[in-house]
Amino acid sequence: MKVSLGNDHAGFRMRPDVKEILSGLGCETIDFGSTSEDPVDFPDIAQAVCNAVKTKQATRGIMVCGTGVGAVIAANKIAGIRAALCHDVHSAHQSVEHDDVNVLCLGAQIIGPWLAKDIIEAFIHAQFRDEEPFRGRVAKIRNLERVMAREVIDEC
Ligand SMILES: O=C(CO)[C@H](O)[C@H](O)[C@H](O)COP(=O)(O)O
Repeated sequence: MKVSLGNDHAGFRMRPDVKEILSGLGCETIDFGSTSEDPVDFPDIAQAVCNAVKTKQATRGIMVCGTGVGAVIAANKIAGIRAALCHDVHSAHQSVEHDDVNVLCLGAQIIGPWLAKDIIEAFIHAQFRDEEPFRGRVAKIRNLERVMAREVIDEC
């Protein structure tokens, strides 16, 4: 599986762990940085990570910031992205199985590398249950995106 990967300065410390975990799972990573602790803005990195998923260059994305909160807010603004902030294993797989989540957000200031490994493994191995009621709910999420996009166009 191809996974787009990004972190801001606060997520930088977890970056080598995430890359090693993904490599151990046989995933190819498309790396959008950041490659240092110099301050960067997480929305910029999240946009790059999510755009790779949206355009199908990557199947899934992982975005690491300090708490994961900013990353998940930014990622969910992008059409076609269903991002989840998961700091437990159950959410990591159920978010894919039920909600077809395609971007995992993590907080490097909140969890350590061992839990991150279990979470990433659960996220990568999980598959969407393309059946009712999940299919219909995801369709309704997609419909919300269309409604919101129309509202933006109407405002212009
Ligand atoms: O967690 C984050 C956003 O939810 C970011 O990664 C930053 O850690 C947070 O915004 C704090 O910013 P700072 O520039 O590191 O003070």
